[in-house]
Amino acid sequence: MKIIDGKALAVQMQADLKVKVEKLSEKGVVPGLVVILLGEDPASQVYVRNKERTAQRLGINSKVVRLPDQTSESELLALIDQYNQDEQWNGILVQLPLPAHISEEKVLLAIDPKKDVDGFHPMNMGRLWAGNPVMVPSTPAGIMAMFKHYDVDLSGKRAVVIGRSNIVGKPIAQLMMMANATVTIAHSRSKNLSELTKAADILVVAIGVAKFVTADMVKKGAVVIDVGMDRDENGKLCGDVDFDSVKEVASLITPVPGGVGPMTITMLMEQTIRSAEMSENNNSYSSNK
Ligand SMILES: Nc1nc(=O)c2c([nH]1)NC[C@@H]1CN(c3ccc(C(=O)N[C@@H](CCC(=O)O)C(=O)O)cc3)C=[N+]21
Ligand SMILES: [Mg+2]
Repeated sequence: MKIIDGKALAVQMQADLKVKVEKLSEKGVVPGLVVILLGEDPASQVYVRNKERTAQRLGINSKVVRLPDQTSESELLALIDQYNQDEQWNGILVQLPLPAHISEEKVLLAIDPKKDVDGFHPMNMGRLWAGNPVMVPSTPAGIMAMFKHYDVDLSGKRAVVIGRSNIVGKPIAQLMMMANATVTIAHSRSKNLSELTKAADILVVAIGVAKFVTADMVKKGAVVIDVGMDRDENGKLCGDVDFDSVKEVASLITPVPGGVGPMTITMLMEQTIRSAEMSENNNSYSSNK
């Protein structure tokens, strides 16, 4: 068993990103990321602070707009429009989840797809599913970067994703399919779940249930990626995977914390920088294809 050190990989990739930002800044293009956060949810506060700190460390201009929970939908939409128009900001991120009185769909549609560094706008989701990704959700992008760095070849492999969310489950399934894996998406209504997971060469878990995946559900030698950010019975941060038992079965496994989380932040920075590069190249908003 080997542990995937997401923290170390993040540090290494961020060193390269810092050089990129310096080069862009010399040309007068300073990447700018604005994060909009509604309410006081403590977990969201931590993530947003991490994003802000990392952006600043890389020389990215960053701003966090903290708004009260009761902010109206129209106020939020007006604010997004203001940042859409302002060239100084090439990345706009609205922290999810949003309060119940605000339509997530309306908010995500309001963000200029060119500035949608989360890759959650339907235009960016559609381009991903069409096989021409431009902005890719950062957690899935971070997982793919881990596969690359740790030489995990997906071609022809059986990959199982548990979780069907738009921000992790669906996009990571598509990215692995693009890398020629045979992908199954399982979820809370799937029957005989451990039958599916036991067949997986690659297992990605994103369901939000602490230590849900146990050793008996995992094939010997599997690669296990844990996207969970949960609390155990003692209130300690843990993932969706029972790390202590599953690590004895897996060939490669991500810890929580120090696995997927730091990579998520790193890929968000990378996309912010790419967005700045696109705006420099005459607003070219296109994939590499
Ligand atoms: N519009 C939007 N975009 C997001 O990308 C987004 C979001 N909303 N809402 C919430 C989720 C969650 N997310 C995390 C980012 C970093 C860590 C992270 O840094 N985790 C650290 C530990 C953090 C801690 O100590 O709590 C680690 O795993 O080592 C975790 C989770 C981004 N999200
Ligand atoms: Mg789900």
